[in-house]
Amino acid sequence: MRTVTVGTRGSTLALAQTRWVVARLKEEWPETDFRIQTISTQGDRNRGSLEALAQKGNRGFWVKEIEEALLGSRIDIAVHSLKDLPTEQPEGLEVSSIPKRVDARDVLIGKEGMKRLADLPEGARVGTSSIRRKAFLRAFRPDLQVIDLRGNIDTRLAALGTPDYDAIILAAAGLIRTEMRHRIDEFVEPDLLLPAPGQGALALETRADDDLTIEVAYAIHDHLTDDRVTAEREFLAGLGAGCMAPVGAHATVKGGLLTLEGWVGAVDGSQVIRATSSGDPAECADLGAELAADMLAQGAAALIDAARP
Ligand SMILES: NCc1[nH]cc(CCC(=O)O)c1CC(=O)O
Repeated sequence: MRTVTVGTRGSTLALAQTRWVVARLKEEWPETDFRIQTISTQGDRNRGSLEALAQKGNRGFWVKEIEEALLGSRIDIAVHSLKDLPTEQPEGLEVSSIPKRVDARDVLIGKEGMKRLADLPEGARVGTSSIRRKAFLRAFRPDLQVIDLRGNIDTRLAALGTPDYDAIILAAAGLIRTEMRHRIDEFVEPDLLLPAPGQGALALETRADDDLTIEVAYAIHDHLTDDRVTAEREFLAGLGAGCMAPVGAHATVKGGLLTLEGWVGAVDGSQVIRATSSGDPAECADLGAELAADMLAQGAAALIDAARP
């Protein structure tokens, strides 16, 4: 029996999504033995100094050690949240499969009477760790107090049990994958708040020359998800931005037409730029690049630069 070792971070979410991937792979390859190997990353060890490390130009805080394990053949497939994975892969590695996206949206969870974003009272304290969500909240509801909230899903949900936060915003996908969908109070629609590029999707990364494993991984590839997230990530790359930028993007495909919406905001909420491009899904990468060029022409670079840590 062939053995494929699948590597991931050890957080509840990382393990839940990796178990899901392995179950899907096992359906396609019942004769193959899949093993899960957890790997600790800088992001797991240094939560407090995220900014400091990002400043040093660290490649993907959450992915470096996992990619080293891949390159060293200690694992064969790495499972990442696509939104945390930098848009370029290192020499020798590639994203060889993108499974079907769960839900791209952000959600709100609040205390009693704080269960809808539009109904939050003046001064309500909203917790989030993301620059994109902070920029959006400051633009949309300057009267709210946006309070920093880092940590894994459990930590963030626990914060709601303290007096410091009235509501929190996080990704639907993380809650759905960890069987906490019932905690969601409101799905925030993308026409209001655009999710992070790639949010809700996973990426299976392999060695670029490992044809056998690539074939295994590709069995759970989803073309529609790939077209959508490719448009979103090319947009992000075209802006010269990464996962810690005040950038949102969301692509949908309807009636054979891919529509990509993009958003860039000032961290203080003083300005937002939003634009759309649409066309043939086969041109998804170009649509992302075009939208980035359009938004750079409208001044997006200044907003992204101002938000760099
Ligand atoms: N940056 C942390 C992170 N990376 C992926 C997810 C959620 C799952 C996903 O978007 O696929 C989260 C948590 C969050 O943003 O609430």
